[in-house]
Amino acid sequence: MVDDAELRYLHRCIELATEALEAGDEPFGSVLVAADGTVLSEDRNRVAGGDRTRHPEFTLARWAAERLTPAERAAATVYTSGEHCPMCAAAHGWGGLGRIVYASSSEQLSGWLADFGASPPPVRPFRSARSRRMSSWRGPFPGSPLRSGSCSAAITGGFDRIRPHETGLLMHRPPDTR
Ligand SMILES: Nc1nc2[nH]cnc2c(=O)[nH]1
Repeated sequence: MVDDAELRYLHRCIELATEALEAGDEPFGSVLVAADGTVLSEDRNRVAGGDRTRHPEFTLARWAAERLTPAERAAATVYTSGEHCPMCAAAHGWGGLGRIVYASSSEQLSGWLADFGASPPPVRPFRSARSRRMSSWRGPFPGSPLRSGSCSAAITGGFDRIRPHETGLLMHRPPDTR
């Protein structure tokens, strides 16, 4: 089970996800934490401007690649409100980052999107997207911190408020290509 410190990082991820949602972006937030517990960097989803690769996990992988040594990256943990998508899992693996701890799984996300009538993501989540270099990953945590208490606002409540199929902000399919 997740300990108090980890829960604090996950709560921060949910705050960032809420901030993203309020700014018109998708409700995802992530925090990069060093081996000694220092928060190195954090970010939230920023796709509303049109660049759909602006996931926080991708940004953190780039941040780490530019600033940390290979050993620091391997010892670091990415806490995130939602399990990595395949794009971010690849960046995480190529960047040599260590653990991932996520609050909600891709499977949960798919269920919520279906519940809200949103399009599925353009790249299908698949568990094998996780790199061999990730030392471990944990989640989802039933009952905590999502789907219960104040934290649920970011994802379950967030999708409820934003109605993705009306705003068009969440999870587009790519345009048809011939
Ligand atoms: N984990 C995660 N999944 C997503 N699916 C769509 N956007 C995101 C994001 O920013 N993070």
